Order: sequence, then structure tokens, then C-alpha cells
Amino acid sequence: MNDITFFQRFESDIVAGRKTITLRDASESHFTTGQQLRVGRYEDDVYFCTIEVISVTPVMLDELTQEHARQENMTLPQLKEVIADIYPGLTALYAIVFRLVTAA
Ligand SMILES: CC(=O)Nc1ccn([C@H]2C[C@H](O)[C@@H](CO)O2)c(=O)n1
Repeated sequence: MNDITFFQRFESDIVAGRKTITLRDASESHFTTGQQLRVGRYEDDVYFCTIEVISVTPVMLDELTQEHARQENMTLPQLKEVIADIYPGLTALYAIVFRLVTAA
């Protein structure tokens, strides 16, 4: 059983340590600092790594910075486009900062 999923297209960045943050809606804001999460692919729920939560912080869409984008391994326009696709109309997000613990 996995605790969180990511779209498959982000798997390689996560296991390489290039992506160290994810922006989620309130339904995924309950994770806590120090918690280790089993991570699966959204498309098939196959486990691919374990991450440790560093922090969970509320952030508004218009407060996103180049630093958030760098942590996502994207440009800021790319990140805003991804968020608009996944969460249309949503402005209140949660930044989950994490580190890779183990890859499958
Ligand atoms: C089900 C669901 O919401 N899955 C998600 C949500 C977000 N992500 C990624 C996409 C971006 O890199 C950031 C910003 O939301 O998090 C995801 O992989 N899967």
C-alpha cells in the first residue's frame, strides 16, 4: 500500500534527487515532518521509492517562486501550467518538501 503517488513522468526526477518538492491540495496536506512515505506511480500504483517529509507548508499559487520551480526541476511557467492542469482553479496549495530515502 502506497502513501502518496506521483505521475509516472516525474519518477526519474524523484529517484535521481532532482525533484524534492511537490505541491498538493488540502486532501494531501496531512503528512507530517519526519514521516516516511511509500511512493507509487499514479497510473498503476507500483511502488518506486520511499521519501521522508521535511516540511509541509501552505502556499498560495501567486506566491510560488523560482525556488519552488527549481525544487520541482521545472521553470516557474512550467510549474504553474502543471498545477493548472492537475488542480484547475485551485489557488491554496501545500508545499511538501521531501528527501529520497530509498529507491526500489
Ligand atoms: C493525484 C494527484 O494529484 N497526483 C499528483 C499531484 C501532483 N503531482 C506533482 C506534479 C508536480 O510536479 C507537482 C505539483 O503539483 O506535484 C503528481 O505527480 N501527482
